[in-house]
Amino acid sequence: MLSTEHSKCNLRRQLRRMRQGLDAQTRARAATALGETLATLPILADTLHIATYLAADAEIDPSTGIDKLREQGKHIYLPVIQQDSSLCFAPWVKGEPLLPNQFGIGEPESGAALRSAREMDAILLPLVGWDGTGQRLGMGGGFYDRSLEKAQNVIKIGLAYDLQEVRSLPGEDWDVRLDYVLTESGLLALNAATG
Ligand SMILES: Nc1nc2c(c(=O)[nH]1)N(C=O)[C@@H](CNc1ccc(C(=O)N[C@@H](CCC(=O)O)C(=O)O)cc1)CN2
Ligand SMILES: Nc1ncnc2c1ncn2[C@@H]1O[C@H](COP(=O)(O)OP(=O)(O)OP(=O)(O)O)[C@@H](O)[C@H]1O
Repeated sequence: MLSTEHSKCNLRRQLRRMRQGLDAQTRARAATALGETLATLPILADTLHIATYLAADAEIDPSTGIDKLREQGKHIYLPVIQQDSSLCFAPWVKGEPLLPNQFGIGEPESGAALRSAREMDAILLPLVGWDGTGQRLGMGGGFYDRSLEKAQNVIKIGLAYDLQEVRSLPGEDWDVRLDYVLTESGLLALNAATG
């Protein structure tokens, strides 16, 4: 347990440093490529409520794809950190002010109609790392793990740069697996999604 935490912590630091090392042009190109794929994903065709995130810490930026999904009539949500360290999702209305949370990441103002993870049709998760089995590594707060416990039927798509793939991540009881990973190179269906 202690050694798993230790190795996850080191891995997290390494992977975050790697994505922070990408130059602005590489990041922008990756975001454009990812955005184009995101806007035309067949697996999102029958979805209406889609949760995304605001890119922070050099995360791959899904915003160009999100803008197009919004134009298609999709309802777009952002995570809002709750008292119990889980996440709820609030409608992201373009142009409405956002308030920074304790990590400096914008959230729609409280009072907005919050929905649970279970009420989303698809959730786009920011990844620090992932492996070929759909195991994910996040920022380390356990926020998504706590929130997705009761959201088995929601399509879970992790977003990352190609270079964030690792051979094998240590799994823990509470870890929630991804159905897909989307990178600048395209969509990868993982074990859970292919049956
Ligand atoms: N864009 C984005 N939004 C998100 C997440 C995320 O990973 N990315 N989260 C996914 O869970 C939640 C927030 N979780 C986070 C956890 C840690 C840190 C972070 O930067 N930690 C700093 C030090 C913490 C501090 O300042 O107290 C660090 O590790 O350097 C940020 C977000 C909800 N929103
Ligand atoms: N379902 C859960 N219930 C209670 N605590 C949890 C749950 N999931 C995770 N945690 C706690 O959160 C901590 C961080 O978990 P983990 O390292 O898996 O985070 P992460 O997946 O990297 O982060 P995030 O989910 O925010 O992206 C764990 O040490 C664990 O104590």
